[in-house]
Amino acid sequence: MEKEKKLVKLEVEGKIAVITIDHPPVNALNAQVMAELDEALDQVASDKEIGVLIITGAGEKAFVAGADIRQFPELDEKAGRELSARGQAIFDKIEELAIPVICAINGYALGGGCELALACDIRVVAENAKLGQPEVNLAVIPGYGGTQRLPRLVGAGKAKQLIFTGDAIDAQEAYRIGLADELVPAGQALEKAKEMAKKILTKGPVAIRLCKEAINRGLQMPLKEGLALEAELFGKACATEDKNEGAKAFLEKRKPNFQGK
Ligand SMILES: C/C=C/C(=O)SCCNC(=O)CCNC(=O)[C@H](O)C(C)(C)COP(=O)(O)OP(=O)(O)OC[C@H]1O[C@@H](n2cnc3c(N)ncnc32)[C@H](O)[C@@H]1OP(=O)(O)O
Repeated sequence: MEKEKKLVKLEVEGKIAVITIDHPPVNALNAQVMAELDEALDQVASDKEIGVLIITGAGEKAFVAGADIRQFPELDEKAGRELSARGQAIFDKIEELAIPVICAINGYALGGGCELALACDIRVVAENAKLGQPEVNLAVIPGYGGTQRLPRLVGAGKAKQLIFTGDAIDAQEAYRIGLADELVPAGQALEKAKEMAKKILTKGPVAIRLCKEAINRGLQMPLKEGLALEAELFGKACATEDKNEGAKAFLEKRKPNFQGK
């Protein structure tokens, strides 16, 4: 029997892992894509050499244009609930990865595609891209975290406007409201994401992981608790040999050589 074509590619270039969703024509998230994405995330999580993950879509038309609508007719309430929970669990893995995850949005990021981007830490968006949560056009709701992560990122009002109208906004508007963190010319999202990844990899690796932990966990806490968490993690950073190397390198006016410990 012919081997099933892989729809999700994982490539590791040094300390940078790149996951590419390649499911023509619009990289829709069907069951195979989600299973392969899940597997790729587990591989990245278990490879301690990887310092940054980039997620992107193949081709210039779409990053990910959403869940595969062709699978919708078979969804009853139980199957719909299970599909949503499964997708949420996979996207949670992205948010809970210890390392930074940069999303290189090369085209349409709609529905589940926008939700995939929301689970990442940083969104680099090409100027031709369009983003949105158009689920209400199909009389469903965002089911892979959009109703939870979008309001936390852009505010409840703008999130409600996007979700209620189903509007796809252009990259400039996404940047204006904080849904896009970097705006780049068409075709340059992956290149910019790699450039950003390389810069992050020159910093203290333990400190980068502690910063992501402090921000992500802190967002779930009242300010006072978040500040206490920050102090605890600052202490952890001070316990590393890299902290001494960082100070020494600065005072000796040379680049630090961090060892990740
Ligand atoms: C829990 C998560 C839920 C969700 O994510 S719900 C789904 C949310 N996403 C959407 O609603 C987006 C639906 N797609 C579109 O709005 C449009 O498409 C685009 C804006 C992405 C592109 O429009 P254009 O350039 O006119 O192309 P085209 O002819 O509409 O699509 C090209 C081919 O791609 C298929 N396709 C597009 N989106 C999906 C999808 N999300 N699931 C499955 N197939 C999709 C079409 O049907 C068509 O296919 P053919 O050429 O065979 O007619």
